[in-house]
Amino acid sequence: MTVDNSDFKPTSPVPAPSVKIAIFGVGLIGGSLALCWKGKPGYRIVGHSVNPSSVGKYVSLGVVDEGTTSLEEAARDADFIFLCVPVGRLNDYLDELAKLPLKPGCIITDVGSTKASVVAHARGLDLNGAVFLGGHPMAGSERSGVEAATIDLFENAYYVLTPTDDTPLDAVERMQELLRWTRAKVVLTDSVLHDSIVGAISHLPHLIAVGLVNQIARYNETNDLYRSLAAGGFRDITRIASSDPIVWRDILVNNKDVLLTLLDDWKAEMDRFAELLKQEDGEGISEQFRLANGFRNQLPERRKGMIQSLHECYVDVPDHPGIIGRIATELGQARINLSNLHIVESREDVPGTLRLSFKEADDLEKAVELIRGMKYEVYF
Ligand SMILES: NC(=O)C1=CN([C@@H]2O[C@H](COP(=O)(O)OP(=O)(O)OC[C@H]3O[C@@H](n4cnc5c(N)ncnc54)[C@H](O)[C@@H]3O)[C@@H](O)[C@H]2O)C=CC1
Ligand SMILES: O=C(O)C(=O)Cc1ccc(O)cc1
Repeated sequence: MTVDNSDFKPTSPVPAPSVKIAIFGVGLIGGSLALCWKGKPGYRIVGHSVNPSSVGKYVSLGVVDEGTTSLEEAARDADFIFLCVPVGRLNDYLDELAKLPLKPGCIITDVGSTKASVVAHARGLDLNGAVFLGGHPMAGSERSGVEAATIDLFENAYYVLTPTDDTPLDAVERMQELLRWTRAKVVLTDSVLHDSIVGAISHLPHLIAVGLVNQIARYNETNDLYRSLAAGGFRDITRIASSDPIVWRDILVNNKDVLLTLLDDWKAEMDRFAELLKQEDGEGISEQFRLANGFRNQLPERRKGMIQSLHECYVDVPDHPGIIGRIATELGQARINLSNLHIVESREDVPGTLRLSFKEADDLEKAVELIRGMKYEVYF
């Protein structure tokens, strides 16, 4: 079942006052979720981290209303608890929450990239009147940390919920209602099926990307031209190899059984290619490309844009004439589409700061690399 929230226009009447949402782990995903509710009337967002300096950062960045290092304080009276920590920590958090007096009807959910183990673990716990409902937003990026959080991360993406036979329907409905603010499309499925499918379309590609980059990195030790000549295709297929090592360690280990089968199939796929090459079977190779093209062209395109998304960075530049023109020209020559350039501060003898805005995340990424190559400091 899929619920399309892409045309959701949040208007009054506002929800009942002060729905408390506690977010454990305000990183890329936890922070992006927090931003969807932050400042909306009737919602109070509390961020939890074990690290006091992280808590301060969540608040000063304006991602949450309040922060705490106390699990108990964060969970107390919460209507929704979002566990947004690496998959390997989810069960520990559930165990800790099960020891607390939670608000009756509180919905505990997670955003982990694997679902079967956390759903099974929650089923075996007495959550004192709270309900667990597994979740997984199918959107993200290779970036991590609260600094990478954006309000539109989930717009038009799928958001998987994995209720079991025990999950009260009312809890699923309340969660769907809350998730409308993310503008994601909610889809309900079984947790084990989720792990098989997401293993194939997300976890296997991450493994392959990392393996490919490391293979080429080894060749590069003999000749730096490998790195120099690596062009767009290599970048496209390996972007996700830059993902967070701890987050992905946990995902891959957790979905080990599914991945081992997928890797066997992948090796067989590569063996078939090797055979086509040995036979110099050009028609067979072309056919593989035709087949791949056909399926890839059917992939759904995610349209953002209900909320105009801007990807921005800041550049410190010495305050001398011509510098702005030079940066703009270099971006243009590299075919990077700059949608806005704003001088934030420029005084004599004080470095000026430029704010560069891009409609596409990819353009921002390329611009950052180019400008850092020009030896200017870039930050977000
Ligand atoms: N990165 C992505 O694109 C997506 C990730 N996810 C899932 O979301 C969850 C969070 O991932 P991200 O937000 O990408 O990671 P992140 O690294 O941006 O954020 C993780 C958060 O958990 C905290 N954390 C890290 N290790 C911890 C530990 N040992 N104990 C307690 N807190 C810890 C960090 O301080 C941070 O606040 C993971 O379970 C991941 O599988 C789901 C969808 C997409
Ligand atoms: O960056 C990408 O393209 C991703 O694949 C993002 C992603 C990463 C992990 C998930 O569990 C879901 C989505």
